[in-house]
Amino acid sequence: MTPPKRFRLLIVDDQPINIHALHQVFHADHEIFMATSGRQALDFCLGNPLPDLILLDVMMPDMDGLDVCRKLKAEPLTEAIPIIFVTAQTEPEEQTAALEAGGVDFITKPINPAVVRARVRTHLTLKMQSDLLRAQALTDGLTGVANRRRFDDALQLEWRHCQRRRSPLAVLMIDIDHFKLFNDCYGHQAGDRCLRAVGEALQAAFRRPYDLVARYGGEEFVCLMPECGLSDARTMAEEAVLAVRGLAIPHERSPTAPVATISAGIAACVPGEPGEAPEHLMQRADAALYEAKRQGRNRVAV
Ligand SMILES: Nc1nc2c(ncn2[C@@H]2O[C@H](COP(=O)(O)OP(=O)(O)OP(=O)(O)O)[C@@H](O)[C@H]2O)c(=O)[nH]1
Repeated sequence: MTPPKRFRLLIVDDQPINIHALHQVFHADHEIFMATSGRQALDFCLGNPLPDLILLDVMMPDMDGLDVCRKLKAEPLTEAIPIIFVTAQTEPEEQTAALEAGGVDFITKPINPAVVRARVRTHLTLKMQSDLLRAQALTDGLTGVANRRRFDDALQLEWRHCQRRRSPLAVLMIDIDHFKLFNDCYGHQAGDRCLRAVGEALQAAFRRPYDLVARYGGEEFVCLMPECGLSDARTMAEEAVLAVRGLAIPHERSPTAPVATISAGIAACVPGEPGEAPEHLMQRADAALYEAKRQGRNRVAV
């Protein structure tokens, strides 16, 4: 597989002349970013779209490259970025230390442009392949929305983020109404098409960048909404109920409506407040969904 044209490469070195040498090798093919200290490199990764690969000097005054690498590997957000050490050290112990810190490779200074280019190309190709596999492992095969595993990971992550920021986190549990009757009436393949259409409608309804729609299992979907309190979540859920109804997918045997509908249960909390835990939030959303069903379906309940 040949990597597509332009990747984002971050070059980290305290000596501008070394940055310049690498810039010369890559600037025509890739988008180049530069940092002259470990701190700058970490800040870049936190404040910008992530680089696809980092070329990292080992010896730097404020924080050495090994420390920078360990920090990036310890963060879930940055752990998958391949880091190639660029080092003047050729001792086996130093090279081993670089690999043990989490580097994928090292190249020695002074750099040989052909060697650097070949190694970077290899690691970008591997990165592309592993990104693809990771994306597939976290996507629901039928509907194309996130799968349960991705949702579970995101819930833990967003719980911690909202806890740090003392901001609310909302969860919606969503279930297609009388879906057994739908399958019985129109067949399983039509049921699958209905699931895909509902997945797409939900994805379109929850469009803030941090909202995550996932298939929770069977005919159940879930939506995670960071920085969102109960009343905003309710508004969004009501829009989603209308959006699915607006798809106008015929469901002639539904006692609720002549078209496919959904019910949604909402729960929200500020993570970190006494007695709160991700499992409790999910249980409350599930109980609210049960309540929406009990009240007649095609609606939202809290
Ligand atoms: N076509 C299709 N059907 C599925 C899939 N996963 C689960 N189902 C069906 O979804 C139906 C869920 O039925 P129930 O849990 O009884 O609930 P319901 O009929 O939706 O009724 P309420 O939830 O009470 O409104 C079952 O018939 C499952 O076979 C799937 O991937 N494709």
